[in-house]
Amino acid sequence: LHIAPHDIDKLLLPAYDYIVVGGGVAGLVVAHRLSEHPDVTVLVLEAGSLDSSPDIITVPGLVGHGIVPAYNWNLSTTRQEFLDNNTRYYDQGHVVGGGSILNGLLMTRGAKADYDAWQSLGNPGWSWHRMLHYFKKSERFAPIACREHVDPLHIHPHMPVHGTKGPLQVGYPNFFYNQSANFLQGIAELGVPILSDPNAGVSAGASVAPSSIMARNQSRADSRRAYLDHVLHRPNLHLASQQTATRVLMSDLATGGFPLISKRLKKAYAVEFRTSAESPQRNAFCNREVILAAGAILSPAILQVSGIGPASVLEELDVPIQVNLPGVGANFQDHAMVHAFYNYTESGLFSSRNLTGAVLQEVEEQYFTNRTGPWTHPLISTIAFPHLSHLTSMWPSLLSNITSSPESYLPLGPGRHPTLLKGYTHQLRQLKSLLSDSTVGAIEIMADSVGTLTISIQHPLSRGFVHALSSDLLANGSVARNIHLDPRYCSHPLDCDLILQGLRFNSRLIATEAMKKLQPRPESPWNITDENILNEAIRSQVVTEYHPSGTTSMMPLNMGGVVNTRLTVYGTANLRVVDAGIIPLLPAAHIQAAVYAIAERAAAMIKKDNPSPMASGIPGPPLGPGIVKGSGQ
Ligand SMILES: Cc1cc2nc3c(=O)[nH]c(=O)nc-3n(C[C@H](O)[C@H](O)[C@H](O)COP(=O)(O)OP(=O)(O)OC[C@H]3O[C@@H](n4cnc5c(N)ncnc54)[C@H](O)[C@@H]3O)c2cc1C
Repeated sequence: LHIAPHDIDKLLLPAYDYIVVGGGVAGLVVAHRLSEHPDVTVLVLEAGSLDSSPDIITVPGLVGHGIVPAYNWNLSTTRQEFLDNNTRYYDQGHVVGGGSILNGLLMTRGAKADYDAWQSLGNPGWSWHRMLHYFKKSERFAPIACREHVDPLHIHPHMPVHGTKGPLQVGYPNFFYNQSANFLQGIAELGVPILSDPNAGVSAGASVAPSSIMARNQSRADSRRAYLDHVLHRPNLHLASQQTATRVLMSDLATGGFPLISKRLKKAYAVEFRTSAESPQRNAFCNREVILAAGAILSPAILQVSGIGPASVLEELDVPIQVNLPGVGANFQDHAMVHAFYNYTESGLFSSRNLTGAVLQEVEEQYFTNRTGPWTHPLISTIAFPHLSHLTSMWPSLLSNITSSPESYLPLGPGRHPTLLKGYTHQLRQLKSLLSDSTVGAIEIMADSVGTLTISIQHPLSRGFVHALSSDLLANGSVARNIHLDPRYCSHPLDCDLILQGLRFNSRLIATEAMKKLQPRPESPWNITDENILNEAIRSQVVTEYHPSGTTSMMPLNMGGVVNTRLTVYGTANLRVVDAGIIPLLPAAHIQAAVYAIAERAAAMIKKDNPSPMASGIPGPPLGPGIVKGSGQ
């Protein structure tokens, strides 16, 4: 059942078994799976609306043509002091389906070693082997339909690692630009292997990656269409859209009459929400669990305003401390990215630049009539994840010092809590081992059809943070105003050094026989070899690859973790986080595949931990003073 804002008082139940905060990638997976049991009631609170299926969302060829403002949180970062001291826009999905409605459709998993590193960070059972089951569970993989591309583009998926029965369709476009083959051949000339399947456990190499597109109609596959639309008729699944959760209400378990669980644990019994800054506040009550899936930026902010976070941050917010948890909002990681442009000038070349006027009309018609042609192709499908050794023969020296003085790279204040330092120290050891591993990519190069070779680092050493700025996330009319987001890009200098190595690799790449045929003409400053100029250019042009993570990390408590291996927030009995924030260390990949898999696994755990469906309506603990009763009561 979809509950629009005007129906909220009429349709909201007195209580739900599960309340999922955020209907993005992770939230919709979990809501779908939990509501499979008809006796269990599930409410999803989503701040955004249902999209109206505009072409700009559904047509792969329109990826990169802009984002509907209403579907964007319109966040930005603080001034980036280790770059050029300017802020950066930070697009995030504010819409049912979250990031999967805006994203670039790339489906990559990273290397086996990336996930085995999660296990090594104190998370037994979270290895590649265990993740593989959930990668497959989420996926309905379709091999490429246009056989003529198979051999030239080396598209030979290893079917045993793919799922064919999951909800999310994953496949290939019906059209490729010829430049993809030049890129793969050029990369091979430089000794980087071509991977027939980038999702089989080895990421170091180049490939045509699959996309989250529906093979049959060649349109975007997202979490709404994969996990929600066809189950929204379930009477036990309620989606309340345009409702922003502003707080999770917590009580002491002991007062809730649950004597079997430790007294010290906190129990989430309701979620406070409202439609807009001006509208009345309501509570949704929960019998079993509150599941945060608001993404790696907003889930930690919700925890903080609910009293779970670093004590000094909560004091600043004037929020009573429920659980002093230093890791909430810390350990922020992202793939820092630079778009470098090498303009392909070969006169007969067909690229997305040709899609104007009559050609565009023809392409549109071709797409809507036959689901073929350039509009089936997303902005990017051809990518490479070179290993460090492909970038420089001096690579061991780049890594020689990365585990020394970890404290100097963490943010001052609560970000240097001893547990966070311990966690970061362990992470640096893992990062050194990952960057040395020949199966793991150090950077990514994304090739479009016109000559952009975008570089991003894949194993960032820099750590940023997210803090709420007001105890009311809707204060001053907009959540974006109440979020302090500091990625601290290149606060560890190796991150920008690796981007520089990537740019040098690009210069060699465009000089290969295969790439020379495209007649690349690098635009300034990418044609300049002077290191100082390039370093300055990097620092002015680093942007996000939209992979925020780590802010509610799954790690041991004494290593700055926020959730345990069952994704339950430390110090609480029934509050989980299931989104990209739990990723303790970014894989060398675009991360939606990992988020779908994490959420599938989270749902399986929640079901297992709550074996017998409880009748809805069992009251939670007594309401505390000053708490507004939900209008649907
Ligand atoms: C522009 C862009 C391009 C990307 N490209 C790719 C790509 O090509 N390949 C890839 O693998 N990944 C890509 N990603 C990343 C990928 O989409 C994300 O990693 C993924 O969406 C994260 O899932 P999530 O569930 O953690 O968060 P989200 O999908 O962001 O979901 C969070 C949801 O919670 C809602 N929410 C937040 N706060 C509240 C609140 N207080 N109350 C109620 N609801 C709330 C949000 O509106 C949102 O719907 C891209 C992301 C973006 C933004």
